Formats: sequence, structure tokens, C-alpha cells
Amino acid sequence: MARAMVEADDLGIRFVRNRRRNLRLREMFIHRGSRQPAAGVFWPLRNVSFSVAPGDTVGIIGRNGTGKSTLLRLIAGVLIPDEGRIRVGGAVAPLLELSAGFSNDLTGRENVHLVGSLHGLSPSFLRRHFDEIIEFSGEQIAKAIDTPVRHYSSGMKVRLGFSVIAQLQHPVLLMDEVTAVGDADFRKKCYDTIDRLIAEGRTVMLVSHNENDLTRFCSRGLYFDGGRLRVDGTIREALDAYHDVVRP
Ligand SMILES: Nc1ncnc2c1ncn2[C@@H]1O[C@H](COP(=O)(O)OP(=O)(O)OP(=O)(O)O)[C@@H](O)[C@H]1O
Repeated sequence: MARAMVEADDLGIRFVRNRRRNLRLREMFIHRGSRQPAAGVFWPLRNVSFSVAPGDTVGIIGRNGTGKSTLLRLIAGVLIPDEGRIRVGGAVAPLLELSAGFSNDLTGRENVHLVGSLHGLSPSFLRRHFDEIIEFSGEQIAKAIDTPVRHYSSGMKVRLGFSVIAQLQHPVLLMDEVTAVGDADFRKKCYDTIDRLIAEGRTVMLVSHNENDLTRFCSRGLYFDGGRLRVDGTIREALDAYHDVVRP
């Protein structure tokens, strides 16, 4: 069997809810006469084990607050587990927030270089692919490429961010609701790009509440509830388990 691309072994992480801290003056005013809510440790994910092979396309399903984004952050190495292990067999592109890393004071052109290098793209690669990136992001951005991005709409930033991301060569792609933003034209570009990345054999882990996206892109599904992995099966099996709890 091929070496796993992502492997979780009895993975667990704990968070502290309502960590006690000194209240600021404004908060003291809000809370006066009442007690602060109690702090408490909880495990958004615990005893989670699974193995993802190269080229697998995995949908991560569950109700709000069931640890899906936390799992992606653990895989990306942004969070460190408190129990167990997570192993990743190749470079990971975390497409968790498409306009992440943008600096509002810089122009679109400068941000392409900034965000591209944050994702590990070399200056020469970015120079060679710059025109392609801008063409992909659309005419509106091409016209505003030398304007500071503080003057861009949020949709324009997302488009430019996605255009950079579409160039990444990383074998593992983590996506969190990427198709939920942008207009119809942008969504079509997203869909075409994700299709291409999958056809290239990338390993994709997609968090989404959109059943069409999940069934279109993913063959396998992980269904989480109460911080536990309840179903590791086909995307249909995972969706059926989810629908037993949440009626579509
Ligand atoms: N840094 C943190 N500190 C404390 N609690 C956190 C932290 N990050 C997330 N949480 C909590 O952990 C739980 C899991 O959050 P997470 O964002 O992983 O859920 P999710 O399944 O992605 O939800 P959604 O579908 O709403 O995006 C939630 O109860 C959330 O409030």
C-alpha cells in the first residue's frame, strides 16, 4: 500500500473555553453585578485516527463547532496536538482563508509577491507566472493591480488570493469552504481549478457544508460529531450519517 499522505493516530486537542483574564474597563461595565462565565477545558477532537492515501479526496463533514477547521489546522501544523500524532507526507497548502496574508497598504502587484512568497513560491516563479495570475484573477483586478488593496472589495481580494493559490505545487491541499465566497464567475474558476488539482493527483481535504461540492470533489468522507470521528467511509456514507442528525 502507498505511504499515507496524512495520518492521524489517536489525535486529540484541548481548548480552554472562557479563559479567565482581567476584564477591561468596558467589559467590567458589561459584566457588573454578574459573574464571569466559568472557564472549562474541552476537547473539540479526541481519539481521532484515520489514514489518507496520496490522491485521496476527502470531505470533512459535521455540524458547526465539531472540530472540522481545528482538524485542518492540526494537519497544517498551525495547532499542536495534546494527544496522539498527526503525520503529513508532503508539503501542505492550507487554503483556509483566501485573502490571508494580504497587506492593505501594498498594491495588488506587491501582494502577489508577498502572499506567493508566504506560500513558498520563489521570486523567479512569481515573475514568470505573474501575467497568468493576473489574467486568472480577472479584468477588474488587472485594472487595479497597482492600487493598494485597501481599495479592493473583499471579493477582489479573495479572487487575487485564489489566483496565487491556484499556482501552488503542494501535494496536499486543505480547503475550508473555499467555494462559499465570491460571485458565480469566481466559483466557476474555483471549481475548474479544484478539478484540475484533483486530476493532477493532489490529495485534497475539503471542509464544506455544501453537499454538491462534497459529492462533486470527494470520494471519501469523514463525519465528526461530539469531537469524535463517527464515520470514515464513502462520501455518501458520511453524508447519510450527518443527515441522520441534521435533516437536509
Ligand atoms: N483557539 C480556540 N480556543 C478555544 N476554543 C476554540 C478555539 N478554536 C476553536 N474553538 C472551539 O472549538 C470548537 C471547534 O471549532 P471549529 O472551528 O474546529 O469547528 P468547525 O467544525 O470548523 O465549525 P464550523 O462548521 O462552524 O466552521 C468550537 O466549539 C469552537 O468554538
